[in-house]
Amino acid sequence: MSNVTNTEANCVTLIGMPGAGKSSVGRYLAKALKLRFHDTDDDLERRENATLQTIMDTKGLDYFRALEESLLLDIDFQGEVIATGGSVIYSQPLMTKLKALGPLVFLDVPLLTLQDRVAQDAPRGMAKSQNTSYEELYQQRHPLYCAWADITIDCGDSAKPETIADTIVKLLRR
Ligand SMILES: Nc1ncnc2c1ncn2[C@@H]1O[C@H](COP(=O)(O)OP(=O)(O)O)[C@@H](O)[C@H]1O
Ligand SMILES: O=C(O)C1=C[C@@H](OP(=O)(O)O)[C@@H](O)[C@H](O)C1
Ligand SMILES: [Mg+2]
Repeated sequence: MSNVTNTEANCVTLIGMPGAGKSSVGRYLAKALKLRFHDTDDDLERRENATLQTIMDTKGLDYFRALEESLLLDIDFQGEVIATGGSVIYSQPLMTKLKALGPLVFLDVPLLTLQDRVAQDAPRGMAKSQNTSYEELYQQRHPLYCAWADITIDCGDSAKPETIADTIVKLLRR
């Protein structure tokens, strides 16, 4: 996989809003790049032996964010496609680490599509307070994802996850 990540860690990291397709696209991307697939939400659930929603409901938002940061800062990622949880974007140390592992790929999905997906998938854990809407979360985070991304994928044409993965492979091989 030469010329793809240009880092010793040989990783590609997907970032974006909850519902953007990081976990779905990541599986196809890993297969295409012959890398392992790593969903960081699994690390959190394994560590707490609880679902993300339960962690947030019982221990709160600050606990969840601190856990996500400390746990992921401790992992030695190598040769992996990393599907992050959308809230990693709040941690400067974590984003700095992920960026050093290889390209950060932002899956940029229109707000309306995202809202449809998260409504269908409900209940979906999100690192936000009860009185923050999904739209407010999107407005708050979108500029952060744009600022950190090495590559932004416009996922507005209702492409399937495997098609989006193919697009990413082509861009990485350029
Ligand atoms: N490109 C896509 N087109 C249509 N539905 C998608 C696409 N990507 C993901 N989905 C659906 O949207 C939901 C959220 O996808 P997921 O991969 O869990 O997103 P994330 O990990 O970014 O939160 C799932 O129900 C998934 O099947
Ligand atoms: O963006 C968020 O606030 C979150 C996204 C979730 O992962 P996905 O982005 O894979 O849905 C999960 O990490 C957690 O529930 C918080
Ligand atoms: Mg996910």
